[in-house]
Amino acid sequence: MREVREAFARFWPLTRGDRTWLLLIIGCVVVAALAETASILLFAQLTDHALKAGSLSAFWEPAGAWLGVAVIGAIVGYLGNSLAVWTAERFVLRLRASVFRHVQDLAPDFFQKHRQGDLVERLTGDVEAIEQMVVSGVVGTVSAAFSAVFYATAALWLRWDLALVTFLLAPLFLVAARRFAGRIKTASQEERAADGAITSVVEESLGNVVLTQAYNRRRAEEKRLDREARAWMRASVRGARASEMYEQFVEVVETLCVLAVIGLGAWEISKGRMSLGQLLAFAAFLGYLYPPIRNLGQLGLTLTAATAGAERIQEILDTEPAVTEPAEPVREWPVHGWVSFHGASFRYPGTDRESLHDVTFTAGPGELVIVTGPSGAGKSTLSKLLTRFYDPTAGVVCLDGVPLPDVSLEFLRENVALLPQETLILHGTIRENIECGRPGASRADIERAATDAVAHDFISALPDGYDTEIAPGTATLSGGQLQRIAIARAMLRAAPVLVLDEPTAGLDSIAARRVVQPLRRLMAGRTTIMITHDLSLAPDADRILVVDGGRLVEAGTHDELMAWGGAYARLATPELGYLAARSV
Ligand SMILES: Nc1ncnc2c1ncn2[C@@H]1O[C@H](COP(=O)(O)OP(=O)(O)OP(=O)(O)O)[C@@H](O)[C@H]1O
Repeated sequence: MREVREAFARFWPLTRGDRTWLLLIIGCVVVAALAETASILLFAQLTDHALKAGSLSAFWEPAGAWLGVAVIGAIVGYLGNSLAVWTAERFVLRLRASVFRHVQDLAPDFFQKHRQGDLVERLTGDVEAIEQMVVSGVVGTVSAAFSAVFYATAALWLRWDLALVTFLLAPLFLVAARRFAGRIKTASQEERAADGAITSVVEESLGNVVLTQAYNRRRAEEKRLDREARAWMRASVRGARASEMYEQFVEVVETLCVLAVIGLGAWEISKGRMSLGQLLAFAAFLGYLYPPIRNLGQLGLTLTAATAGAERIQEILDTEPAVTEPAEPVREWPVHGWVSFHGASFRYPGTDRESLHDVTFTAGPGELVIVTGPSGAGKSTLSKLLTRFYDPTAGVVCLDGVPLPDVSLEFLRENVALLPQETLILHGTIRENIECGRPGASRADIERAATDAVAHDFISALPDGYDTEIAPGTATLSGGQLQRIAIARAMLRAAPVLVLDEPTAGLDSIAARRVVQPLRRLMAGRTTIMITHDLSLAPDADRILVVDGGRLVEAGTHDELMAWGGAYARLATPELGYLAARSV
């Protein structure tokens, strides 16, 4: 119960704005319960007066009243239920948006640790489970509680002694619900995790279908899916079994209650203290009294199952973004493009090894600085500090001398454009893909950026031109063409600082040569930090930084570093490295 309370306290504030509606729904629910109670009493009246006396004239009045009450109950019930669904869906909308907003701010390592399928499940199934607890749970509990109280009062009024017998057995429902709650929660938790795992496997396998087919991995993938699907099946069967057991147990308890009432009624009739009509009315009444009590027990189970979802959402909400907005950001200024690292070190969260250690360098406006070094040296990490996906664990990174944590993230990312290693494509038209560099840019600006990126000709040759729909993993365009669209996007952004992470990686030498010209245009007049293994642009660079094992080991121009004959010279002329290795 503590978990339910905690989860409730956490998510209840999201109903702000809908509480008047909730009150209205509860009002409808109470009126509907009252109408039901009235109709039961009218049934008792009908059996006692019309049926027992066998008089048709005594039938009309209670029958008319019963119909009236039923119609009112139906209208109010319809209104209350429609409103409840609407409010519940609004809650889901709001909760999902708030979790999604939070997820979008999380650091890249969060997405490396969590499988996409699992996150999808959390944003869909788990969000809905919380709604079951917070909105439907409240409405359901209030409705069942009011119905139970009204029916119990009516029962006492009809025959207090029979009613007491009925009440004595009612706690059995709640005891049963408590006993089954633990099992249902565990099964529900496992089911949700398995659901996420299935989505992940399907997503990963479909995304990797070329590898699967080329390396005959179909069987292995099928086995992977089978393993997760079986886990899901086991959890789902276990959960269903526990619920079913509860249901059947409740049935037996109900039968016990009815028999006790009939037994006592038979005794009372034999003593002449009760009529058959009264007993029938009471027995019919039991049919009404037990569902709300049973629902209360069932609701307890639903709430417990929902806490499994709540815990999974809380885990996301409790993950702090790696960087936060400054409380008082520095006022925006026309950025010149000075970039400086001052003794910056960095360790990824959850690791104990530094990926960057004590890095210091400066790049001036308009300069091209190439960062190179062996694989895993820390080059991409450097770009993540500069675009502030992470803050250094020691030292500081500055833009125009202002420490990045003092600059608003939006302003920073407007002024430091990133062209990441993998070409990022949005689901949309080519025009929208370029436009996201500067939302609201004119058609002419978009086409100019595409022309500068040497992309205009191939885009115009497409049947739908700039309106061609593309998506991640699209086959419509080649890797080099997609890269040029990404360059056009960066051109449009016109940021004074540009961070290029392996801009020619994954392209063959012809495609790579094709992007060099647009890249040069893109870099003109901007401070460019280019991370690359491809040193064809190195002679043009103002400075080359060589990173190895997270440390800055060499810095200088191409000629200086070649003359120095160190790590850079070995990287630039691999045969030198080979000779050096042989001579050791
Ligand atoms: N999210 C992460 N969590 C933990 N360690 C990481 C993470 N990302 C990178 N690393 C580690 O940090 C080190 C530097 O990685 P980085 O990606 O910066 O290298 P790189 O020089 O860009 O390599 P490449 O040229 O192969 O892209 C590596 O040892 C890598 O394993």
